[in-house]
Amino acid sequence: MSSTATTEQVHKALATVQDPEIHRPITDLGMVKSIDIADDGTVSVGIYLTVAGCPMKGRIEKDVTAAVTKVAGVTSVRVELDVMSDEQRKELQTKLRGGQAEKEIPFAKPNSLTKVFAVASGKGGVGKSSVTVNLAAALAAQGHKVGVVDADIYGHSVPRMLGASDFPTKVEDMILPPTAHGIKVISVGMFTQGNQPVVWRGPMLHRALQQFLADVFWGDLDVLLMDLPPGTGDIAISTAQLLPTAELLIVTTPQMAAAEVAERAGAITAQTHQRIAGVIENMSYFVPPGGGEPLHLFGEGGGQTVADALTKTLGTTIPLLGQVPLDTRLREGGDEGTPLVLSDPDTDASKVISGIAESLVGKPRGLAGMQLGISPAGR
Ligand SMILES: Nc1ncnc2c1ncn2[C@@H]1O[C@H](COP(=O)(O)OP(=O)(O)OP(=O)(O)O)[C@@H](O)[C@H]1O
Repeated sequence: MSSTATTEQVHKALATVQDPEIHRPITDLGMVKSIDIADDGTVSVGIYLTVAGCPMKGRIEKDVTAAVTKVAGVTSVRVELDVMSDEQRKELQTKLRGGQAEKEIPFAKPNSLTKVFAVASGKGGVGKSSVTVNLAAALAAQGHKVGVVDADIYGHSVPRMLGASDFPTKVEDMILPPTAHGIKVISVGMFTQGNQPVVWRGPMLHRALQQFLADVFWGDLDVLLMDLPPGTGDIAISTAQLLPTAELLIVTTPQMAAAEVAERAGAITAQTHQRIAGVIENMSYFVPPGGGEPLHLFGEGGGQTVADALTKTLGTTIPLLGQVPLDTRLREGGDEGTPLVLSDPDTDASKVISGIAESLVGKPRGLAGMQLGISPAGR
């Protein structure tokens, strides 16, 4: 004799089970995969977990069993767990967000034509932000559409260096970035009161970066530069996750102590599988006013050392893209909000930076030199 229990009754019973984290019936969340009722009253219920290794799986199993056991005619309950596919998980997220799909990061799409460079350094104070804004200005002057994300959460100085004093405008759920010298700029500093330090950590930093990239209306950019905080922290890892095709630019000084730290910042790409576009040595030398022999105030060779060491570690050629001299006007330009490459394009520092800008964007993005995200089995 077949069981008196029906699929409808079992489904109704399952509707009383809530996902312990989302607090909605599992039937609403697309978590019920299958219901099979055998003649002897054994009910097999297939359940999709949202993620593999879901910490709540024991609880879900127990609740499902308890609910279905109550249905008349059910003699025993078997719960078979499965895991949602990426597609199903996306559907669920959309549903939870009231039908709105998570905004995509335009630069992360495979057909994106925007070249993304993340500017990184080992130590603070090596001129990473100064190089970023001057590169951005040089690229804009060369006719490219350029955006800058100031992701240096702790030392955000890009808006000041570019003279971007306006705040972003919010239209619906879109953020319109202010523009300075034709460059679109967004910075964490634009979302904090006054000059308060930001004490966000891991997940919040990741969220902020995701927002900067997805919610900000960048339009069609040729190049996006990201000024990362010094070191190999959370933002560097988030960048790798959110924008796997972003290429790293490593800024260092000629000093060996700085070079060692820069090398570590670069070597992280062995794990994140990002490509390094090259090394930029800043504060390389100083030509005294009136001319004369260049003075190597911070030593010599740091940039080349980093490039050579990374070439060896990563097994792919990492070039030294240029050596930017010390120039007091470069600092003054930063303080005044007009990058030196714009106010004085013929000075040595400007010429080196403009040359680097040309070399970066002239190059088509290809697979050459790109590390593929594979590692030997068993590791
Ligand atoms: N080539 C240069 N010539 C003269 N001054 C420079 C040069 N590069 C940077 N500076 C100055 O050095 C200081 C540090 O530069 P900057 O803020 O760009 O470094 P940073 O690496 O971004 O630092 P942090 O990561 O701590 O924000 C600034 O005052 C800047 O104006």
